[in-house]
Formats: sequence, C-alpha cells, structure tokens
Amino acid sequence: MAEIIVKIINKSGNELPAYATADAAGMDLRAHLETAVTLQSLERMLIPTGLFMELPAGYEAQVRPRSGLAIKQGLTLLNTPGTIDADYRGEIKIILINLSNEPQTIQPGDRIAQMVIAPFVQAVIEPVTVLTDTVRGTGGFGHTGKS
Ligand SMILES: O=c1ccn([C@H]2C[C@H](O)[C@@H](COP(=O)(O)OP(=O)(O)OP(=O)(O)O)O2)c(=O)[nH]1
Ligand SMILES: [Mg+2]
Repeated sequence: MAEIIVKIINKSGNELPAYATADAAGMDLRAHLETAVTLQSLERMLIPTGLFMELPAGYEAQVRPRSGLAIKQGLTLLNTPGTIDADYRGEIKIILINLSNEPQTIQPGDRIAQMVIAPFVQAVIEPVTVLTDTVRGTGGFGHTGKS
C-alpha cells in the first residue's frame, strides 16, 4: 500500500491518532476537553479534538461513529461521514449526538469517533440538456421492491 503522509499538529495532550490493528481502516479520535461533558437525550454537541491536519491533495478524511458507542450509548455523529477537506487548517471537531433516552457523558480523552483517510476525485461538470437512456431510467427510492 502506498504511504500517505498526513501532517498533524496536536494541541490536545492526548496521544496521536493511530491504527489500533494491522489492517484497521480507521484511527480513533479523542475528545479534547478540560472537564467531562454530558449530552442530554437528543442533544448535539461540537466536541474539539485539539488536532489540526494537512492532508495530501486528492485525499479527504472521513469522520465516522464508533460502533461500540452507537450500540451501547446511542452516541453517533450527526453529519456522518463528516468530511475533512485537504485544504482545511482549522481544528478537527466532532458533531456528536445522543440518540439514546438517557444522558451520556464524555470524559476528557475519550475516543469519540474514528477517522478514515480516503482518496477522492474532483469532477468536471458538463452542463447538458439530455441524458443517456438506461434500463433503470428514473426509477429509484425502492422501485425494485424489497425481496
Ligand atoms: O465533522 C466535521 C466536518 C467538518 N469539519 C471541518 C473540516 C472541513 O473541511 C470543514 C468544512 O466542513 P463541511 O464542508 O462539511 O462544512 P460546511 O458547512 O460546508 O462548511 P464550509 O462552508 O466551511 O465548507 O469543517 C470538521 O472539523 N468536522
Ligand atoms: Mg463545505
């Protein structure tokens, strides 16, 4: 696999993101907090990570929920997958939402999300007035049925 260099400034005091296992796709991101915060049911909150990144051109970072937090605590990312642009130089922040019925508490340094680095393409848009015919045509939104 080609080596992709991602430059990171870490102002959090937490350890740097890292792949936990040999072939992991995601690196966990930790909450950069002074004290614990609690999200009430259905409350959303922007949680800082203290991380600032420089991705190579042609790559994005996707921030995604952790399945353990989702199933055990109903915590997910409101905008999943969040998009971190290669030209963004601000702090990476996580939009957490509590979809459970109980308050959920995040401690400083908790792993609240994971980040996947992925290549992307930028398309050239070509305005036209007619599109090619296909078997699907305009069918969508479940038009092929369920079973
Ligand atoms: O979960 C996220 C999503 C985005 N960002 C940062 C990096 C990204 O490059 C920038 C802009 O994100 P996006 O394009 O999704 O937001 P927008 O509402 O379109 O803002 P903008 O007008 O700044 O592009 O915000 C985060 O830190 N966390
Ligand atoms: Mg945008």
